[in-house]
Amino acid sequence: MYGSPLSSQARKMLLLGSGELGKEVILEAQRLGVETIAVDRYANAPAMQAAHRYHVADMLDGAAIRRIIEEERPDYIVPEIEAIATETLLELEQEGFRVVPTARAARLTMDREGIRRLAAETLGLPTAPYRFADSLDELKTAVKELGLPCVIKPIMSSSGKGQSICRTEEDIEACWEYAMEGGRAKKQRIIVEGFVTFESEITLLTIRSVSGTSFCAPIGHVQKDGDYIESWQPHAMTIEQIKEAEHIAQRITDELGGHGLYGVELFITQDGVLFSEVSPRPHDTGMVTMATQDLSEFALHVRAILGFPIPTIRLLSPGASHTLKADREHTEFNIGGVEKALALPNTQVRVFGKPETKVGRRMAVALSTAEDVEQAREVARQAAESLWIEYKQ
Ligand SMILES: Nc1ncnc2c1ncn2[C@@H]1O[C@H](COP(=O)(O)OP(=O)(O)OP(=O)(O)O)[C@@H](O)[C@H]1O
Ligand SMILES: NCC(=O)N[C@@H]1O[C@H](COP(=O)([O-])[O-])[C@@H](O)[C@H]1O
Ligand SMILES: [Mg+2]
Repeated sequence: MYGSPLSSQARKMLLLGSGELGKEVILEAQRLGVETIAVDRYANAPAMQAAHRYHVADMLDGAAIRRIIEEERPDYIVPEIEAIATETLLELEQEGFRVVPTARAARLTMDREGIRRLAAETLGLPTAPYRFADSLDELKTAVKELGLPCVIKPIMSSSGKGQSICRTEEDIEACWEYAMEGGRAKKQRIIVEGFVTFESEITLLTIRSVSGTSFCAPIGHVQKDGDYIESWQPHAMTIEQIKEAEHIAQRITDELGGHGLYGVELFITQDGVLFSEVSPRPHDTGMVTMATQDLSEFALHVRAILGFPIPTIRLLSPGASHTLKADREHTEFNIGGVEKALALPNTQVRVFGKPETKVGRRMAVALSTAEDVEQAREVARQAAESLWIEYKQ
């Protein structure tokens, strides 16, 4: 039971991170009459445009985050990005604030080392072989041990930032430099992973709520330079593969606990399913559920957070998503082609409303449903390719 937003009895949700995923979380929370507050490093971020109010702060500045939370006193603190002052979240949780799904889940998944060691070493889940390195020399040793090719990533980064594939010994130094530039924080540690030749990769959306653990149909996706380009649902898998995938997702999410939606990333290989990483929040590849499911991943996250039941999740149709990315840095631009995209059958577009473009920045997504996944992928691709960015001089 709770009052209307902006009243003294309101239920308040505060998002740490205010991108395209958070915008949808805010909209779903508002549908259930929740008061919403968005926080991010820059003004006019997508979720800020939909929230009741917003704050701008450096997300890695614990004192700044604490000041905002003490002022707002939200019922739920909902991390929306990886790189936040998670030490402060752990303290706030100790003091009685509710962190979604838990402060420990946010802490462990912010750092590739925390979650990888937990999954592979504590839980014994199958993963790619890996090493960590703090210097170029340590990286060279790691590459020798793992063999080539291998994948190099800053331990704190997302959407492929700072990630590269090292194919020859001559590449090692450039990969090191690239990782140093691409990480979210100034910490120099990196993870080196053996390159997995997977048949496909999926996100298994896994929800922990008062109704127990629920799984969505697997979402297949294609990534380029470590960032997602297209996704589709359902991804065709054998019963055995689904069982393995759900087993891994259940183990890792049981360990991380709390209530909320998780995106469990898995590689499907000839030798079985491997754990890759997990987001304790809605996943970019899961945007497809806005077209395919009766309850999107955002609606599911909000229901789980608020303690409401999730008796069923229905996949209404096969569908696909395809992204529009910017190719220049600019503050004055227009997004065109929406009318052409929307002329395609069973197609929707989400324009995120980000105030600036950057090279590779995701600006919009096309969502299509069709009789089967192949057709949906084709229509979503056409829709995304109809969209374009006009940069002012
Ligand atoms: N060890 C690996 N072998 C082969 N491909 C890999 C490996 N690690 C990552 N990739 C590829 O790079 C993509 C991005 O990697 P990862 O999910 O670890 O990065 P990320 O920056 O956390 O991305 P996001 O934030 O979008 O989830 C993977 O989805 C996969 O396509
Ligand atoms: N893979 C994670 C992911 O997709 N996260 C989404 O991207 C935003 C950051 O975008 P930006 O870098 O364009 O500001 C985040 O706030 C989140 O919505
Ligand atoms: Mg990933």
